[in-house]
Amino acid sequence: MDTVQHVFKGTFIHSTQRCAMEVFENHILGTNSAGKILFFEDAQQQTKLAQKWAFDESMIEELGKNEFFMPGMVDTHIHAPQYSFIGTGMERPLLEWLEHTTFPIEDTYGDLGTASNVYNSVVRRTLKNGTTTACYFATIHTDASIVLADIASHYGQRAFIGKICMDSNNTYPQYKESTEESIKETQRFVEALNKKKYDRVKPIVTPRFAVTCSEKLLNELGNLAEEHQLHIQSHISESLAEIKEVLNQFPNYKNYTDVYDRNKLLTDKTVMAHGCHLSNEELHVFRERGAAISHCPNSNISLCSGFLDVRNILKHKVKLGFGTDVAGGYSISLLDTIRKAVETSKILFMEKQKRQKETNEINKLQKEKLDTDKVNVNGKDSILEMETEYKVLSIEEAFQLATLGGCEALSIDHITGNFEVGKEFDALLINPETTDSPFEVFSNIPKKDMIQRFLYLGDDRNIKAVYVSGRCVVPFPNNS
Ligand SMILES: Nc1nc2[nH]cnc2c(=O)[nH]1
Ligand SMILES: [Zn+2]
Repeated sequence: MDTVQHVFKGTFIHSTQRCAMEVFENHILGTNSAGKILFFEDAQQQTKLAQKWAFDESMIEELGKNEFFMPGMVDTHIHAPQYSFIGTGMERPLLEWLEHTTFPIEDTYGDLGTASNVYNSVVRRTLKNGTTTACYFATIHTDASIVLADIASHYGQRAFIGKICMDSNNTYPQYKESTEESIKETQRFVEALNKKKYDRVKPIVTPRFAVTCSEKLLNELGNLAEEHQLHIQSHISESLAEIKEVLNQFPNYKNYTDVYDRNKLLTDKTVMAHGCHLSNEELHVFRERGAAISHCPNSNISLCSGFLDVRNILKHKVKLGFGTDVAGGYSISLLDTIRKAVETSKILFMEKQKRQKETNEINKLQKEKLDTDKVNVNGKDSILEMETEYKVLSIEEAFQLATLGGCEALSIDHITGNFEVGKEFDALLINPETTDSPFEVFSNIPKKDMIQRFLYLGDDRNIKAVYVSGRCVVPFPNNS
């Protein structure tokens, strides 16, 4: 029989596919030595559960009155080396920002000391802020990318690590590899990580984006991913200037999505960052392939790239997670991403409302004109089509996307993402009343309001503990 490792009692919140946020008060959850959830039931069942699973009731860890557990958050897109310049240099649009800020710094990561220092900081900082799973871009340097994998594993973070592939760089030519080198080094990287047999750290095939990759490289990487059943990540349709560049570079392809798709890089294990300017036709292809989009609203605004219409992505039933996109995004916290995603959706809502009002007015004038002129020939053609009703992304939906949605995007939702029995316990213990909390909890506040307040106003001071696969990884052990 499974040995019980932890038993927690108190309030739990999580999402399912059908429900954006469920709140369970006075519940009891037990994990086993493999970090999996053994039971999750009403606390009235406590004695029965203690007998069934042979644990002593004195081992139950009881949460404080306003404390609660939520699932760990998932960053589906983050650049580990860019953490060294986070919060600076965002005055330029994407392609110039890459040339002047990003490439020169990433180019220094051949030095393992630099890599080790920054990668230690980014893994610790993300974990402390509740990122239990991170999907990282490293740099083109294989050994430094292996260091990132070692560090993530050391701290117990669930992670995908991508050694970047790029065999073309017109703007900063010293930072690139040859095609052969890129493929050979990716193979070496994948083999090295597989040999380490980490429990929760995996390699991910990472062509940087079509702008810095030849067709041959994309093709070989697609073959490699297929052969070894690997995850894939890249960028797509982030800015209009980038799309123009891709269409110029790949004239024989229908659109940006087609460039990845015809090179086998769009699979049910693919996550593409941004996608702000994807057409509905391209979204259909995403849906058919089971590929996901990582929504990075902070970066989209910071680099003036565009607004992703989340509602349209959800309408097309494309898998969707959240990404901080550090350091295009200036915050490593997914709480910030939650807020920016809701705000972006509200901006789009206001724009659509304005358009709707103007359309209404034009249609009214047009109708009056048709009536007075008594012109009926093709009169209907002059009436503008109204926007369909737009629903703003709710804070509950944003919570769902930051947790379960991220796991779906990375195709690990069968492993973790909520508190269903059998899944691994990746969770955050939230204390809204910590001594230096950035917000107040007045008496008898309803649980749902308190959770919302944490999502809008909370920060790492409220994250009392972080668990990955049942193991407490924050606070950090004394010797790490
Ligand atoms: N935001 C962002 N977009 C990219 N497109 C290609 N590389 C990058 C990058 O490092 N950051
Ligand atoms: Zn990115």
